[in-house]
Amino acid sequence: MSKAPIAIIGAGIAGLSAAEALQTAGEAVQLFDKSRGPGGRMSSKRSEAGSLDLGAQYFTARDRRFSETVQRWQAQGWVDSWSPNLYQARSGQLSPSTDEQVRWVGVPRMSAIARGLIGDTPATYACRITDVFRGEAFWTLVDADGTSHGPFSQVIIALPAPQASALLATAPKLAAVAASVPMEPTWSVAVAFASPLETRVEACFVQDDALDWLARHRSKPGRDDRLDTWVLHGTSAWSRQHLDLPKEAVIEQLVGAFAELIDCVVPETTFTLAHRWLYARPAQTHEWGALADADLGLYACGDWCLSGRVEGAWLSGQEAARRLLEQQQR
Ligand SMILES: Cc1cc2nc3c(=O)[nH]c(=O)nc-3n(C[C@H](O)[C@H](O)[C@H](O)COP(=O)(O)OP(=O)(O)OC[C@H]3O[C@@H](n4cnc5c(N)ncnc54)[C@H](O)[C@@H]3O)c2cc1C
Ligand SMILES: NC(=O)C1=CC=CN([C@@H]2O[C@H](COP(=O)(O)OP(=O)(O)OC[C@H]3O[C@@H](n4cnc5c(N)ncnc54)[C@H](OP(=O)(O)O)[C@@H]3O)[C@@H](O)[C@H]2O)C1
Repeated sequence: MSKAPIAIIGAGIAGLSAAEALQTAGEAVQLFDKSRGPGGRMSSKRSEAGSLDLGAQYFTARDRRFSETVQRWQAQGWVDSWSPNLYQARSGQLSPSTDEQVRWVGVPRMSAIARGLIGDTPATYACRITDVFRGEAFWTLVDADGTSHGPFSQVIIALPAPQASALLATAPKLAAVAASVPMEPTWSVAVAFASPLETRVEACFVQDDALDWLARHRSKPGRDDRLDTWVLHGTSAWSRQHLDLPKEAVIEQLVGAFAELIDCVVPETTFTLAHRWLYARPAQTHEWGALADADLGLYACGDWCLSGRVEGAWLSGQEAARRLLEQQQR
């Protein structure tokens, strides 16, 4: 009889990283995600202004293993470096803030990385897992429609901490650790103009009440440049305070803050879009790597186990896979 596969809940970069490491080691995996495709916070949204990166804007690679992986992604044509005219804004004052940091983006959109990584890995989308339980030898997952999936030999939960905690009931200690990680929201707005704004700014780290970051979409490699589209992110504090504000009001406030900040005339917008990320980033970084109850065969990973960045999420997926494989060899 063939061995039961390993279930991975969450097809963001952490779940995909774990899936790749396990498949490379010869294990069979099955991914589940509540969205219509992979990528999670690294996905891109199709819109009338083209495909937009509303979540992760770019990523850096400081760990050697991740750097080597990103080089491989570049060779496969999934990523390229992005060197925008970088600015900072402090107390409403814009100033150039060029640096030597290499920043990477998916091409032609951020979701290209997840699309590349998933390959032909078995994945079930639009499937929100609501329960994870273990019988005598195997694991079963139950989704929001009441459908059961299984049997599975082990389970990796690769979700933001509050969502992971809800599925970790079988391992109360892991559930408590995940429950102890608050995650901050981010309101993300895309705004497009029919003719290009007369500014050199292509990206800006902002220290403001409302705005945290802005990026000019067309400055990234491979993007559609028919419109001059900008992505604006609210700060964690502002996003938390305005969590339930209607999207139109969020757009009005963030585009207003952008118009005050940018050093040029801002004309009528031709397109706007708002997206609320409820669990955008962990409030603090951790050094857990991944969480494991190896005897049970239950693991948790995600950006919140490390740095709250793309690199941290990828490394956490690797660590969950490493611990699972280590336990199998015992
Ligand atoms: C607005 C924003 C800007 C960011 N900017 C940057 C940046 O510039 N640089 C950087 O390095 N990082 C950035 N990040 C952070 C980065 O995107 C994350 O650290 C990383 O993508 C997290 O990956 P993950 O796999 O841990 O989680 P996720 O990407 O959140 O993946 C979790 C997956 O689980 C799925 N899911 C959730 N619950 C269930 C369930 N019950 N059943 C099934 N599936 C479920 C979700 O649909 C999702 O696909 C940003 C994040 C946001 C939101
Ligand atoms: N909005 C969200 O929900 C986010 C969730 C998770 C991460 N987010 C942002 O991702 C960026 C990733 O950080 P990192 O990979 O470390 O990138 P860096 O470019 O190194 O930026 C880190 C941090 O440093 C400041 N900074 C870096 N370069 C400059 C520069 N040239 N000029 C001014 N400041 C710079 C900046 O911090 P501030 O506090 O100064 O705004 C960067 O944020 C990172 O941008 C996360 O915010 C978003």
